[in-house]
Amino acid sequence: MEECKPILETRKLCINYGDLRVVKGIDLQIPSHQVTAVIGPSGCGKSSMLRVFNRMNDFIPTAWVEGEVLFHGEDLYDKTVDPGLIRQKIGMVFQRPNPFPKSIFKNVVWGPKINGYKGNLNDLAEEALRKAALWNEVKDRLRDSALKLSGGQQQRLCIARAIAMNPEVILMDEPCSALDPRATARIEDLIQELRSRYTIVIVTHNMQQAARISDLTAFLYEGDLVEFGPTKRIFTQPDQKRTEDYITGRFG
Ligand SMILES: Nc1ncnc2c1ncn2[C@@H]1O[C@H](COP(=O)(O)OP(=O)(O)OP(=O)(O)O)[C@@H](O)[C@H]1O
Repeated sequence: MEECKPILETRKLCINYGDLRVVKGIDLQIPSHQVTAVIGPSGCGKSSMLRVFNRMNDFIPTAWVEGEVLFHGEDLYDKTVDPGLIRQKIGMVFQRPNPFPKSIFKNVVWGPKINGYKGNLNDLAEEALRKAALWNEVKDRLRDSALKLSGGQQQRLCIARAIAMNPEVILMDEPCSALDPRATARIEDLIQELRSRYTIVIVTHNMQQAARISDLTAFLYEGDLVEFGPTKRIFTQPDQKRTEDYITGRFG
């Protein structure tokens, strides 16, 4: 059955920085149109794993990958794959909002424009900003600098920027860690709205957040995938003692 196929999959994935192996043979299947949270103590390899999904590790000279990473069943690391194209289909939002020092409008349309987008840029900007739940707050000041926005608004702008590329997957690396509780709640609401259109993989340190917003949770520990399954089960009846110890705050 087509729908059951994972959109992203790792097979015996190892991630190394030089001689240091930080992800140690992970098999993971990420279904489409769900929110998958990746949790685990600091340094367990969450961000490294997230970055392999859109070839961001390519920018780290010492990083190298073994095993397979598949997107719709195709090897993301095949020599014929264009990493730029992959990053359009698999967008990323980072810990700290990182808008360009340009107008709100230019932030949203810049990527599509340099990629030869032929449609109407005004319509594209409005649609992406609406989907990112930012339109009402910025519609009268699209030419203002993005840097004038609050941190939470900047993060939603970064989400709009990713959405404007028409991605299938949005990777989020602790997207709320620099935000206050109110801005965090808005991003969490937004993630709920986006899940019907996109596949979302989110790294978070905040276990309440993982429990609130995700359908599936992967628990990583020292580079191993300890447990992966429906969030409800992971947080109420984990199979593994290490998972239970982590989610009950006994370590990490
Ligand atoms: N560019 C790099 N060069 C060398 N080692 C790195 C690099 N990036 C990460 N590491 C190491 O890889 C391991 C995993 O790091 P990673 O950032 O993936 O973990 P994490 O679980 O996301 O941590 P955190 O929650 O603190 O962000 C750590 O030991 C880290 O020091």
